[in-house]
Amino acid sequence: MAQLIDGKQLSNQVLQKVASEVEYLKGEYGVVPTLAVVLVGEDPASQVYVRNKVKRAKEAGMGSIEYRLDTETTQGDLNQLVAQLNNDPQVHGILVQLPLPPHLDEDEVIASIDPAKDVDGFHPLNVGALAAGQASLVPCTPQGCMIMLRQVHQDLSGKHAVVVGRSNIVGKPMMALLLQADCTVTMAHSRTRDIESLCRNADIVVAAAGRKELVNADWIKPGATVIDVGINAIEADGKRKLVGDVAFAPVSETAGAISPVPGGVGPMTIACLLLNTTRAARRQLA
Ligand SMILES: NC(=O)C1=CN([C@@H]2O[C@H](COP(=O)(O)OP(=O)(O)OC[C@H]3O[C@@H](n4cnc5c(N)ncnc54)[C@H](OP(=O)(O)O)[C@@H]3O)[C@@H](O)[C@H]2O)C=CC1
Ligand SMILES: Nc1nc(=O)c2c([nH]1)NC[C@@H]1CN(c3ccc(C(=O)N[C@@H](CCC(=O)O)C(=O)O)cc3)C=[N+]21
Repeated sequence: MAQLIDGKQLSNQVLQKVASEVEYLKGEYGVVPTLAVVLVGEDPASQVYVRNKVKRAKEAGMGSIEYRLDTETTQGDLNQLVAQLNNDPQVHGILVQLPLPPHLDEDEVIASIDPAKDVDGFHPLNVGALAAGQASLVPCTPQGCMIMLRQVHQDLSGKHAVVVGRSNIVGKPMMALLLQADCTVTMAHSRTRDIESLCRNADIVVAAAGRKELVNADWIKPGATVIDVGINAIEADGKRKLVGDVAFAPVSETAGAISPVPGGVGPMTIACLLLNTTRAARRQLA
């Protein structure tokens, strides 16, 4: 049976580090690191994430401000709110929950966030810095995945990693971080041919396709490490339940290590978001 990579437990370790950094910034500078989260519309999944973020921020002694705008919000109103948060010295991190309703331009909103407050690491300046190996604010989900991988592998050098999914928020920054850790990286996506045999050659598989239980046991080399980023809501016995992009039960009999859903990448993402917020706050001192 595979080793379980416990994201819940590991995220608590990261959050302890965050809490002590918060203590330091309060004691030494009188600064309370503060995250502003902007949610447009009623997407129920997004509301769960926002709630988790705000809860963990409070536990770490941080400030958090929630802005819930209704679905009809205009681009002008949203831009104005971001501009106000950019100019507010009490706000150190800004997160605009994605996806936005279709009438709003995501790229425009992301580009309008002050790069120093861009705790998602999605601003073009931060994306470029990451690609050049000079990142200061690294996207939270891939950052969390790297911490999980380091639990299993002291040395990632030379490992063959396959990333399934090429989104700007997960797949592409994941590739950049693995490359920086001296992995050999293969990017797979919906047009990739024979994805199974690519994965079967990998020492590490990161599944971020948003397709429930896409990755099965015959995709995985015995002993390989599997990180499951997927969050898919399904109905089972009349109840809502979360499953990942990996068929957990069969794959955990082949893999050497595997992260579960829930309790895997999700809690790590939140912990890294708060870590980024303290980093941003520290850099905004004076
Ligand atoms: N745990 C966490 O903290 C987070 C979890 N997530 C979850 O991770 C998943 C991915 O999110 P995100 O990156 O935003 O998703 P996107 O929908 O933006 O991207 C999905 C990617 O997967 C590829 N893909 C889709 N189907 C297949 C397939 N059958 N075979 C191979 N590749 C495929 C797509 O290819 P193509 O480009 O060709 O269309 C695309 O590149 C979702 O389930 C999301 O909910 C996301 C963020 C954070
Ligand atoms: N600008 C932006 N940044 C994001 O980082 C971002 C986003 N938009 N939009 C949506 C996705 C998704 N995402 C998750 C974060 C935490 C959990 C999480 O905490 N999951 C828990 C369980 C949650 C539950 O039980 O519902 C777990 O997997 O154990 C999940 C998903 C961040 N995203």
